[in-house]
Amino acid sequence: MSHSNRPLRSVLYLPASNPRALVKARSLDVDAIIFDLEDAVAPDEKAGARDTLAQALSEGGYGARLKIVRVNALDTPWGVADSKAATDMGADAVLLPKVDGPEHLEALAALTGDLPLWAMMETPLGMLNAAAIASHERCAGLVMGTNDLAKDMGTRFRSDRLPMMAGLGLCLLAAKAHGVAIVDGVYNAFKDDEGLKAECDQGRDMGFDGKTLIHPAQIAIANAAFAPTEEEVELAKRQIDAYEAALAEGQAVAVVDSRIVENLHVATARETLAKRDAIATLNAR
Ligand SMILES: CC(C)(COP(=O)(O)OP(=O)(O)OC[C@H]1O[C@@H](n2cnc3c(N)ncnc32)[C@H](O)[C@@H]1OP(=O)(O)O)[C@@H](O)C(=O)NCCC(=O)NCCSC(=O)C[C@H](O)C(=O)O
Ligand SMILES: [Mg+2]
Repeated sequence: MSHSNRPLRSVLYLPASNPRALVKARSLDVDAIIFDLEDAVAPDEKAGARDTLAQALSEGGYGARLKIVRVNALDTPWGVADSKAATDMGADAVLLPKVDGPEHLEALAALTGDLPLWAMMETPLGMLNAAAIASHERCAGLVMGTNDLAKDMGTRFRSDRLPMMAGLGLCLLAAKAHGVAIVDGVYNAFKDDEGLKAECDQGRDMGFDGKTLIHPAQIAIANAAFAPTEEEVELAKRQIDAYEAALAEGQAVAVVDSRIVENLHVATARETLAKRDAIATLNAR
């Protein structure tokens, strides 16, 4: 499954220094795992976490889940060693934190062979340079870092995320313009299912591919929120059928449920069915 069509509904951060979590993740219903060497790992544990992670990945067992390694920034004592090690771990991608511009990805690219690169979007400069970052030839995905962004912007956390909207929007536009994946930031209150669901629904409405998560209890809510609903699938099928019938009669517009259906709506309907199929394929592995 290529980066362009694989499901990314649930993307779980996993502290690479936590052996129990490394085992647990092999049985979790997540689409992707971010094995974290950065903020979830204490400075004294950084080198050991790198070795623990290499061992866990060499043992395998993570199935079809996308395996992303988040390294430390390259201007830290650990970033270069993390990045070189990540290329030998059998990871699917490397994620660089605090990317301010494409030059940060360029520096990472020099250390990571052919591995696809993902960028943490979590600084004010990163927001302003989002299009240039997403256009980097090795960039495969963007991950919103809303905790760091809130810190740098001095914003308060609000349930409507109004202070975040400019940054979220710029990054979404950049990802869509350059055809790379984009996943939303974490919801810190991992026991608040209602709040998580509301934020997942908001992220889905905005066009994110999925949500980053910090705890297994958050997975089912994200998987449901970012998958097409039965109603969406059923409507997509009816739109396609109606449009094809209209075309056969020499018309370019069909009507379904008192709404017009044109070729662009049919393209969205086909994407809905393709996403449903991709999720089914992933679940079958
Ligand atoms: C938040 C936690 C510290 C809670 O951990 P814990 O107390 O162990 O939770 P539980 O006892 O409820 O755990 C139940 C079982 O699930 C496993 N577990 C817990 N978390 C994970 C996980 N993330 N991945 C895999 N497995 C996990 C436990 O080991 C238990 O297993 P078992 O006993 O075998 O049943 C903890 O959840 C945690 O550390 N979460 C991750 C925190 C993290 O990664 N933070 C950094 C990323 S967030 C960020 O930086 C975003 C961005 O950069 C930004 O700026 O916004
Ligand atoms: Mg961060």
